[in-house]
Amino acid sequence: MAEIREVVQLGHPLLRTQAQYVENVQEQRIQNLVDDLIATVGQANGVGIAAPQVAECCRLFIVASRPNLRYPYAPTMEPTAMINPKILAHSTEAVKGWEGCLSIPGIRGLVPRYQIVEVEYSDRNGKLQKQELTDFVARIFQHELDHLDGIVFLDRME
Ligand SMILES: O=C(NO)N[C@@H](Cc1ccccc1)C(=O)O
Ligand SMILES: [Zn+2]
Repeated sequence: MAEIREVVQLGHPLLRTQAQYVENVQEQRIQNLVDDLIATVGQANGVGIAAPQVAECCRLFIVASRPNLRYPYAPTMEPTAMINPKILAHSTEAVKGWEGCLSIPGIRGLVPRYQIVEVEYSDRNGKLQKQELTDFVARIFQHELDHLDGIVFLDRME
């Protein structure tokens, strides 16, 4: 029976390796999903995409604003993965703007959104980020955050 005691007491190296293995697999899955979503939003000529739109139930989306035919005034930014995103504070007034959704093709609508949002999220390297977003990028963030809660822009149209 001594052998069993030894494993439990010393935290057998094999067990630690097992836990690290599982952690590495999960980490690799998230990195692959981030790369896949960035490629997908690029191919769709979109400015944002959320994991639930590809049937991945995790609190993760990409904000990738850049000018395109539908949003010629969109600012250009590096496609950014936002993990466990949240709004910490926002401006009082809401501003209406045109939105569409890659999951609801052919429909656009005027949607009220906060003009300024203070947000927090983890980036793809696990670093906690806190930023103030404004105007169109703030709009994309709110659109994508809604997807994580099963809300689409049609639900917000007055
Ligand atoms: O459907 C998505 N993302 O979920 N993509 C929309 C995002 C979007 C958000 C806000 C304003 C305009 C457009 C797109 O056309 O790229
Ligand atoms: Zn959408």
